[in-house]
Amino acid sequence: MQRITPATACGLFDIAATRRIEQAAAAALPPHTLMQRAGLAVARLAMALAPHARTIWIACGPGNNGGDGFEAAAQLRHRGFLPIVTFAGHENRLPPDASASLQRARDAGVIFAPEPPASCELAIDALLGIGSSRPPEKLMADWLRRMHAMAAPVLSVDVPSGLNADTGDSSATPHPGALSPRFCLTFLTLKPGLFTAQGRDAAGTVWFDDLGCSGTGEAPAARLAGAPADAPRSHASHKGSYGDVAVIGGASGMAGAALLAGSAALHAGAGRVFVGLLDASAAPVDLAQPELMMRDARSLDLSGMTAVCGCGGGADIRAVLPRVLATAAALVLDADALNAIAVDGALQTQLASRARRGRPTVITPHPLEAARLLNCTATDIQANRLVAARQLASRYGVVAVLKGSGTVIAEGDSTPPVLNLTGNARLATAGTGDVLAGMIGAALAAQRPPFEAAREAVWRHGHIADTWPAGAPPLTAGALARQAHC
Ligand SMILES: NC(=O)C1=CN([C@@H]2O[C@H](COP(=O)(O)OP(=O)(O)OC[C@H]3O[C@@H](n4cnc5c(N)ncnc54)[C@H](OP(=O)(O)O)[C@@H]3O)[C@@H](O)[C@H]2O)[C@@H](O)CC1
Ligand SMILES: [K+]
Repeated sequence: MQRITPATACGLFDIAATRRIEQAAAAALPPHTLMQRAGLAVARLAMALAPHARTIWIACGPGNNGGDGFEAAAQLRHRGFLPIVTFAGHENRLPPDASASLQRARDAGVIFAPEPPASCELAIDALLGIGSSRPPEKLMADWLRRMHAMAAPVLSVDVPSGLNADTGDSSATPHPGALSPRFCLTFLTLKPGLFTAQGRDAAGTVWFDDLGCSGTGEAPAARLAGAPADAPRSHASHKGSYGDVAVIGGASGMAGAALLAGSAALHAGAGRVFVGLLDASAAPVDLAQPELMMRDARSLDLSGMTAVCGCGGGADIRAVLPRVLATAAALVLDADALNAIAVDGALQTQLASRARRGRPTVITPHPLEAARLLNCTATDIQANRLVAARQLASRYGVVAVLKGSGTVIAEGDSTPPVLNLTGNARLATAGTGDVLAGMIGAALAAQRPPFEAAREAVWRHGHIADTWPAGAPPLTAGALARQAHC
C-alpha cells in the first residue's frame, strides 16, 4: 500500500483499462481473491486511521464496491473491531464476489443495521466504485450527506461514491464546508478522476494498493510526473545562458500583472527580464525590482526572446498580438491574450502556424478561458478536463496548461497528459496566474522543452503554496513570485 504524494511518479488508468486489468488478474487467481485482498487493505488502512475506534460505519452499495466493504467489515470484526454495516442494495442481486463477501461478513458476526449509527470514529464509503453510472439518489445520497456532515474521517473505497473515476466530475462531492477529513484507498490502478476537477476534494489523501497485480500492458490515460529534478547551473554560465524573457501586458491600471510575471521570471532564473507595458504612461522603472527592464511593448525585438504575453493586457493586447505571434522565439500566452485569440480567427490561424514553424508556445487558460478557446462552456471543460486540455493542445499546436484543481498539462495526442498534484487554495488569490506564466517563461528561456518547462513550473508554483508556513501571513502573488526559484 502506497500513499500518493506530489512526489509520486506513475501512470493513471481509465475505467476501461482498469476493468481489463481486473479481469486479467481475476482470471489468474482463485475466486474471490482480489476482493479479499481489497477488503483486507481497507481494514488495515481503517485501523491505521482510527486505531481506537469504537464504532466504524461501513456503508455498502449494490455492486462489488459494496463487496469490498463487506470484506473489510469481516476483517475488522476478526480483529476485534465493531463495524456496523448499512447496505443499500438487494442481496439476491449482488455480483458473485460481493455475495461471497456478504456471507463472510455475516459469518464473522458483523452487525447489519437499517440506519447509520448516530456517531462513529470512522466512516467507510463502499457504496459505489468504478461502476457508478448516475448520481447517487435517495438512500445513498442521504447516507453520503450524513457521512460528510460527521466530524469523523471518511475512507472511500476505490473511488468516492458518485465520482467519475475518469474525469473527476461528481454529482456527490461533499460541500466545501464539510467537516470530515477524507481518505481514499484505490485498487489495481490509480485513476485520473481522483486527481482533478472535484476529485481532489472528494478523495482527500489517496492511497494505492495494486492487490498484488503489478505490471500492465495498458497505456496510461494520464500520468503523475513527480517532482522535477534540480537543474544545477554550471559555474561558467552567464546571464545569456538562461535566456531573455519579455513580458508583454500591463495595460492602463493593470501594470501589476505584468510586473508580477516579470518578477516571477526573474526569480525563476531568467537571464534578463524585459517588461513591455502597454500603458505608455507607466513609470520607466520598477523601484522595487530595478532588475526588470521596462520598455514600450511595441518596441521589443522578440526574435531571440521568450515572450510572456497577456498578463493584465486588457483589450489593448489585441493590437500587439499579430507581431508577438509572428516573431516571438518562444511564447507563453495567458489571460487577455487568450481571450483575444478566442474571438479572432486570424489570430487562431497565426497561433496554430507557430508549431509548423518550430516555435514553441504554452497556453495557460483557466476553465473559462479554455471554454472560450474551445467554443463551449466552463461546465463542459470541467466535465472532462483531460479531454479539454488535449483538445486545446491539438487544435492550437501548443502545450496546454489547464489550470484549476488538478492542473492538466497536455501536448498533442502521442503523450499522455500530466496531472499536477501540488498546489492548494492558497493560490486562489489575484495574480498567481501571472506568476505561473512568468515561471514557465523563465523555463522556456532556459531552453527546457516546452512540455517539461510547463509541468516543472506548474509543480514548483504549487509546491511553494504547499510549503508556505502555516502561521505565516497569507500567500500573495508578490511573495509567490519572490519564491519562484524554489
Ligand atoms: N471484482 C473484484 O474482485 C474486485 C472489485 N473491486 C471493486 O469493485 C468495484 C466495481 O464494482 P462494480 O463493477 O460492481 O461497480 P460498483 O461501483 O460497485 O457499482 C455497480 C452497481 O451499482 C449500481 N449503481 C451505479 N450507480 C448507481 C447509483 N447512482 N445509484 C444506485 N445504484 C447505482 C449499478 O447498478 P446499474 O447501474 O447496473 O443499475 C451496479 O449494481 C470497484 O470500484 C472496486 O471497489 C476491486 O476491489 C477489485 C476486486
Ligand atoms: K466508494
